[in-house]
Amino acid sequence: MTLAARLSLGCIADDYTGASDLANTLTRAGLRTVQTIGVPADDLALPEVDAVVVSLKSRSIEAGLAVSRSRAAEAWLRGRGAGHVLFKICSTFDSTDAGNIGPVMDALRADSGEAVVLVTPAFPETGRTVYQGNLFVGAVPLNESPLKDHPLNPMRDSNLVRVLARQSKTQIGLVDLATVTRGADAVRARLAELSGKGIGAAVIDAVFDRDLETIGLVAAGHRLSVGASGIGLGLARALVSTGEVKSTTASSAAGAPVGGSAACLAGSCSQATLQQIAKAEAVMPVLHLDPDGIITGAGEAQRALEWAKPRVVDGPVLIASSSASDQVAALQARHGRDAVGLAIEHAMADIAEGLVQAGVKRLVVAGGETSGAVVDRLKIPGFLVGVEIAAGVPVLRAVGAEKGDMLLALKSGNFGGAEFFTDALGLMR
Ligand SMILES: Nc1ncnc2c1ncn2[C@@H]1O[C@H](COP(=O)(O)OP(=O)(O)OP(=O)(O)O)[C@@H](O)[C@H]1O
Ligand SMILES: O=C(O)[C@@H](O)C(=O)CO
Repeated sequence: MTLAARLSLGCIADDYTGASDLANTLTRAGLRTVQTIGVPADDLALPEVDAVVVSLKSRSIEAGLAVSRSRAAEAWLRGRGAGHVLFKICSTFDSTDAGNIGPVMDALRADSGEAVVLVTPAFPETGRTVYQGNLFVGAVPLNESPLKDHPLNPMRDSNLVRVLARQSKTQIGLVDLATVTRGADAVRARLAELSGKGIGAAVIDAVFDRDLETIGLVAAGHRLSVGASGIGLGLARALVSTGEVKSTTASSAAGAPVGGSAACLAGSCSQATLQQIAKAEAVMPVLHLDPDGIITGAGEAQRALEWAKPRVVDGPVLIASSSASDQVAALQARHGRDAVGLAIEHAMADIAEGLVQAGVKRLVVAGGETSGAVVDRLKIPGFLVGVEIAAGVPVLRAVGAEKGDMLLALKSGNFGGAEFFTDALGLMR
């Protein structure tokens, strides 16, 4: 692997769509960025880069495993000279009280010797803002947003100081918007004050990109931060403005067409994805899987492939497991939350594998866990970032994949406009 003399920024993302969202943001801000799936093998050929985003599938797994995988990624990134590591979490802070943001942050903090860690999931471009430590999704607090019914990580408390305090061993402080507005020195002074009180992490408010630029300038002087693409934007702009990184125009990594057939898979049950599926019905054949059938092992994946194979020859198709929140809850009550999630992810991976064997080379996947299951099954080791389809979702070109050249789009559940599937396919040639 070829890297810049010293990696300027190392990132660990807790899911694959989140990783491509961050890689997209860093690329657009001028950093040469690559997304790897897990810690890359030494023989993976990659271009020279300023930033590496190591994608993990650690958001909804047991906390101890999330910690050990994140620490291995951190060791790899530090070994390549990364002075700053960003732990990329979801902009809707997806994690239950037994969740992994706190434990991973604590472990990385101990490894990096960081006194106080800046934490913010703000990503104003997608409507995620933080005020007085409360996360807003568009106009409503997190606990009133559709995230309250997330299949794996229902979010019922919008106060992130409280949420993180329930997960972390350190005390959690707040850097409020008034302080951020006063600039980088005011933020540094507040952090020194918190650190003097033995507080090890601080949720920091951000409403506009300019707040994230201030935060980025401060964070760049630290070893570790935790947040979503917004703090990535701030860090990238700080690295460019201080001359640490020479800005590069976003590459056309998705450049040469790959041809082949195209398909979309949706495992996300977010309202955005449900609306996108409904829109897709008008323009491509859509198959709705029977989630109960998947769990009871009734050959749903095989049935889906038999349906899809003759159709993909003529044009893109969409296969979706997604259901509305009341049906998700009913299914989980019958079979258990984890069993349902895993069985459907497994079926989606089976379908993706079958589709690729049938000649699909352009694949759009909706949902972070779903994308993780699919990309793992296809054994794709990394991605170069191409054009942006929607905020937080780029076209990705697989590198080092056994199946050869492929384009993918990994859509975070809540991202993209109503026509997302057609928008994506229009840019994936
Ligand atoms: N009909 C369904 N009923 C219950 N669970 C489902 C159903 N369809 C999919 N799932 C499961 O719900 C989970 C959806 O998570 P996923 O991360 O893929 O989407 P998301 O949370 O909307 O996206 P993101 O994490 O990017 O925000 C997966 O574990 C998936 O297997
Ligand atoms: O930050 C986000 O919202 C996304 O990148 C994501 O992580 C969803 O899985």
